[in-house]
Amino acid sequence: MHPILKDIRLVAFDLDGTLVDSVPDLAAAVDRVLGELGLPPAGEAKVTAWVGNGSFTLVERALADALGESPGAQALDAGHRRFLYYYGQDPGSRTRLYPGVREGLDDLKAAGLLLALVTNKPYAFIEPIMEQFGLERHFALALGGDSLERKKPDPAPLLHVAAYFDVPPSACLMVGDSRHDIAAGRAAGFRTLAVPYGYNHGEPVQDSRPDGLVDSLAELV
Ligand SMILES: O=C(O)COP(=O)(O)O
Ligand SMILES: [Mg+2]
Repeated sequence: MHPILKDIRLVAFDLDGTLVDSVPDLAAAVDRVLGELGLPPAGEAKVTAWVGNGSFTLVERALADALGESPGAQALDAGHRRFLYYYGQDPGSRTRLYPGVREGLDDLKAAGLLLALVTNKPYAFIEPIMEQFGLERHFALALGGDSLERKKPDPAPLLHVAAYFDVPPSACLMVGDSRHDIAAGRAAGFRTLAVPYGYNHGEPVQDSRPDGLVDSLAELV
């Protein structure tokens, strides 16, 4: 067992940038929205820096970048709806599990730990993506960015998961790729573990001072 797991009973995972490299499909949907508006595509590099605060903020950042000014409320709302439509049509064909994810999840589950998913991605996309990798059964509970009033970096979804399973936050670990995961975990009283290979607005996630860092989830057990 990795030392960060000592006395831990529940592990909450971020999804985008932690379990799956989902930017190719996110960028494809963003670029279809932009194309429909006659705007140039953003491409994967920009989208990588914009992921992390949920789909609405992703579309807001994409429209602001393409227009050179913040989009009006109506244009933003319409753009977001179109994004949900396009992403929903194809949320996973270019999405890949990161190396070590399957081994890490299998081992943690076999070790008897409770596993949960806490992502800022809209809830509707969690199941199709996890099913495509046969991982939907690994998680006892999944929350999306639209499941509760507040999302990461707010601690609310993490506190919800801990309370749901009646596990004290001090016996919970948050694993993520971005400062929002580390901030939410810390605010919830969880231990925090970062992976350096995901999306963190172009900055090293180590700057958020997680309690631990692993290059691959296979290092956990
Ligand atoms: O959809 C996003 O913006 C990020 O999702 P995540 O919380 O799984 O990284
Ligand atoms: Mg993430």
